[in-house]
Amino acid sequence: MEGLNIEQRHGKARVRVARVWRSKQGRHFMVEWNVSISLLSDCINAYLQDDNSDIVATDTMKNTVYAKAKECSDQLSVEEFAIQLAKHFVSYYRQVTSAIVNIVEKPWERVHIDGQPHEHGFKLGSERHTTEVIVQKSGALQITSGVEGLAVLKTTKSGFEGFIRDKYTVLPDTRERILATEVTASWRYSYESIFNIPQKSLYFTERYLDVKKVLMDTFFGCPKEGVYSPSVQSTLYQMAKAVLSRFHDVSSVKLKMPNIHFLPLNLSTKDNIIVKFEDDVYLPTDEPHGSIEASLSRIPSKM
Ligand SMILES: O=c1[nH]c(=O)c2[nH]c(=O)[nH]c2[nH]1
Repeated sequence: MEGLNIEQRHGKARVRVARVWRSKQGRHFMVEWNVSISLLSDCINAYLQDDNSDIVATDTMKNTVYAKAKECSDQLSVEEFAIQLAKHFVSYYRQVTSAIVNIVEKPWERVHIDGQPHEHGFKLGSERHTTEVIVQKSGALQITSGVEGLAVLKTTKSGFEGFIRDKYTVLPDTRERILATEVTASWRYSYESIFNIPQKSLYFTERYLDVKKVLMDTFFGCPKEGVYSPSVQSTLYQMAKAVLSRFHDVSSVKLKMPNIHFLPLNLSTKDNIIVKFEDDVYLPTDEPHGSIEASLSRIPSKM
């Protein structure tokens, strides 16, 4: 039929792979990755003509994950692995113009027994390191890293006041509440070509840990005094701004910070107060929650 436009991509989602590296001294290092691949490729005849001769089978994509994991003889960051995979698809197949690789790393952490790091023992942590890498045939690169599931809470130094009051408003102004959220952050690096990424081993892993630390330091403030949060919005902005001012190879940051409510708990009967809230007993909730998100990027200089 005439007058139709088609945009298409195909890939394999949620390919799980684990890789172990063993040092000569007997220490083991391991990662577990959940890999999703999406290819932009010239295989239009599969859609229009029942001709699969230009299709990279998604089963082959899955096997490629295992083969590339095997090839990585040295430990590497999740970002580097994503770049290697994406590079393979755009360089190996004439048909593939662009490869998009998303990976979530499972937070296995080395255990400490009696204060000693264990050589080959790991336990599951909480927040997850994520990445999205897009590589074009030309070598053009987009690289975004992130963290998801970073649950943080502080029991004071948070309030919310001065908001719009109307006939439906019941929420009182407060300068004393629990602030809890589960941060999903992603930050885009300014590297725009596969030929100019940092060569330092585990560079992006180190960056991930540093960005996470800046996010948390800003959320909590210093250990003794903390820092007052007038709203989730303000704290989110401070966190994103701190990342951009600290890391010059980060060009934008996106933060999602649901406001997870801990409700003041009061219980009373007609003639008896059973529990009177005095900033002590709360009702923790999952839903509904506030949903607050923003992106912050540098305004390109006119020079
Ligand atoms: O930090 C907050 N931001 C809001 O937008 C909001 N809305 C609300 O009911 N409580 C809060 N808290």
